[in-house]
Amino acid sequence: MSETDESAAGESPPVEETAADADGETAADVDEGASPTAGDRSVDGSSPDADLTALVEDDPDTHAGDDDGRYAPLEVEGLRKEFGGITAVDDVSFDVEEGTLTGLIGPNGAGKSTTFNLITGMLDPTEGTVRFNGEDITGLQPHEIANRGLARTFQIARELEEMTVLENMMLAPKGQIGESLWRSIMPVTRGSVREQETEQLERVWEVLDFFEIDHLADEYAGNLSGGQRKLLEMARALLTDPDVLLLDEPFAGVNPTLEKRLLEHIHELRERGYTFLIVEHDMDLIMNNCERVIVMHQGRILKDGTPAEIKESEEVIEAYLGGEV
Ligand SMILES: Nc1ncnc2c1ncn2[C@@H]1O[C@H](COP(=O)(O)OP(=O)(O)OP(=O)(O)O)[C@@H](O)[C@H]1O
Repeated sequence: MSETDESAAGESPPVEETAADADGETAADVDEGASPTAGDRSVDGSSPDADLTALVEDDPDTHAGDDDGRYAPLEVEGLRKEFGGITAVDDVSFDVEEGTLTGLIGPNGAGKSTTFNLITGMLDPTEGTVRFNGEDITGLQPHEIANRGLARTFQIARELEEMTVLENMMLAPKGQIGESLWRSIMPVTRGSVREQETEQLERVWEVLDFFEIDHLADEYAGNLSGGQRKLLEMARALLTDPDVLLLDEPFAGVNPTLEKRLLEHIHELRERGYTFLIVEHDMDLIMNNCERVIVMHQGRILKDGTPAEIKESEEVIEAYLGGEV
């Protein structure tokens, strides 16, 4: 999948990523107290982790915590996509089991992006179905799919670069403030708009805290480094409190320090019951972090198995050696 967002990182230099950044200390800290909304942050004194955990545990519709790991919220069957005379995706079937990290890899042109776009509603399949939590979601609009709890990361659009991190979070697209979030934070009461905004702000701070980018709240998104952008993209996606998160090259352009942090966050969310499907070029990252790997080649699934099985597969080695790795 081609990566274009990093080129749009803006003229201003990214906020420096240093060891200090991991401790939450950057130039952006200086301005933290100046945020008119920073004071609204404290809610009930509970930690963001506790709040995120509560979201996981309180919503019976999400992250049900099937210990056997056999429930598959996402099922793809017989997907096919033709562009004119080109078959980009051909008879692709797989499922993604709850609470797992599944990697989707393959050489250039294998059909990963197209599959990703078919699942998230950005493209309509020529044939085949996508089911989510038992419902046929084939052909639904992207926001309808997001609202059902199947979220994807979006690259920070150019116009959003001129807004702060906090504004980016508050202005997450409608489809990204999913119904599941509203269900979980306002199950029955219909509070005033102000109350809803307060609830949203609380949730935004929880998620920013979780990703350790709360100290960047007042920083312009355009000033963020590649890794910080990826954290913001994930934070925006998590606002929906999704069941399943589809990550599109989450490690592209990310330095090793933030890559490690990003991985820790993903693993922590996975342990809490969130499910991930990750499209990624970096084979080692996928092999070392996913329990299941799907390898695509020339539009088809070449191999679907554990990292150990993938590593031993002659056909996978052949496909990669023949490709541009
Ligand atoms: N809109 C399109 N029109 C025509 N052909 C397309 C279109 N999108 C993708 N393709 C073709 O479909 C095939 C699969 O492309 P796709 O981008 O899904 O692969 P990929 O595995 O994501 O590749 P990469 O890792 O290089 O981005 C390629 O041959 C590509 O040229």
